[in-house]
Amino acid sequence: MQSEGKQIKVGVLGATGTVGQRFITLLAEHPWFVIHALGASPRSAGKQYSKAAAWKQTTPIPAVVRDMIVHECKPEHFADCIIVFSGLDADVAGDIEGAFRAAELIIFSNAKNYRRHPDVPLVVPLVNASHLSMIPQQRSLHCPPLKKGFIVTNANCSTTGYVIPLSALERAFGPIESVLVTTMQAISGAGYPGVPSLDIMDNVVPYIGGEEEKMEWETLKILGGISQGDDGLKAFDMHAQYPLRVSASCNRVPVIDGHTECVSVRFTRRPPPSPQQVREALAAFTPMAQSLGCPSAPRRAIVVHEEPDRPQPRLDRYYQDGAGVSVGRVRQCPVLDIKFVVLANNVSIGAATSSIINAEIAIVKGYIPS
Ligand SMILES: NC(=O)C1=CN([C@@H]2O[C@H](COP(=O)(O)OP(=O)(O)OC[C@H]3O[C@@H](n4cnc5c(N)ncnc54)[C@H](OP(=O)(O)O)[C@@H]3O)[C@@H](O)[C@H]2O)C=CC1
Ligand SMILES: N[C@@H](CC(=O)OP(=O)(O)O)C(=O)O
Repeated sequence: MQSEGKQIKVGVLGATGTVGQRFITLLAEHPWFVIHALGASPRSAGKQYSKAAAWKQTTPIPAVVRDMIVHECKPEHFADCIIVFSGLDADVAGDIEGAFRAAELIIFSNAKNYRRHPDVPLVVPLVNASHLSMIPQQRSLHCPPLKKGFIVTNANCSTTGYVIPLSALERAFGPIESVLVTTMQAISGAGYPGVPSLDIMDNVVPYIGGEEEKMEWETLKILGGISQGDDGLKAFDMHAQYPLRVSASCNRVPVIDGHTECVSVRFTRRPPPSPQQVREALAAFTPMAQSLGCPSAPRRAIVVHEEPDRPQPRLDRYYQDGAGVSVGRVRQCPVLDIKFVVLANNVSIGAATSSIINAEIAIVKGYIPS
């Protein structure tokens, strides 16, 4: 489809929010997609996009959306869209995305609501794009069965950042047995207007509601495989064959964009790899999205820094336009095996960029009818 130069009409739900704005910035320049419809809350509906959105991006509002009228998030306003990207608040995403799927629309969502669903792929596009193979089962088990509609979610932004290097390490050295991860999460992760300035300036808040639990179970779904039961049905195996224990500690820090995470891992296989072997495996990591020629995939998924004081959010959050992750301080861990620091742009690869690459992969793999 894309090779014929035809543009695919897409919609954005939650278009006025932090993730929605990143979607718009990326989609306005996209070689395959053209923005056709925008949705947000009833507060924004009926307004021109430029009046409805408190625009916080460093580039101007793209001309293509400036005067577009924002709709309520009802399927009829998006009926002509081949794909709908969602940056909806989780309080409303469950019902709205479910209604869109029932109306045979294709949803790529950032919200947490469907991530645990047994037929919904939870896809970090640089890690487990193969989980898109659950789409036909999701359609067939829907009541009534669907011909076209489905939901694919991407992960929590902190989960996304660290499963990319974990996946590279499992590919090179076999299963990981345990992981300790401590996050330093940017304030943009909480959306707009987000954390009050009096709570976060000159401060660190050692609690982000629900975040640690999400990191601990999402990791298992993403790094696990898909198994097939005697009844012919597929199920995500939650890394069951090689049990993986994860402990996460999540903190909010006064950084605008970019989640930094300190990670320690223990491998199942003994002896474990050396720090130099780990550096080489991370730098060599080539995700499927790259080999498929997806236009939003990073040219290199992971950059490995040798400098002792990298990565840093201010310097590294736009690596590969926010689509890749930066790793540094790879060293021996005296308790587990190896420890390192990873930095990921929470709004890009942690949110909008992941959804867009997921859609690109689904197109190339034939899950989206042309
Ligand atoms: N920020 C991040 O780094 C990440 C966010 N996410 C997830 O992505 C989603 C969006 O997050 P974020 O952009 O930060 O949040 P924001 O709060 O910045 O934006 C929320 C969006 O939802 C819309 N909305 C709110 N209420 C309704 C409603 N009743 N009906 C329809 N639309 C509504 C808002 O519209 P309006 O402006 O009209 O109120 C706005 O467009 C969330 O589910 C979040 O958990 C996931 C990964 C990372
Ligand atoms: N909670 C994350 C962002 C987010 O919205 O995550 P989730 O989509 O898993 O609720 C943060 O604050 O940085």
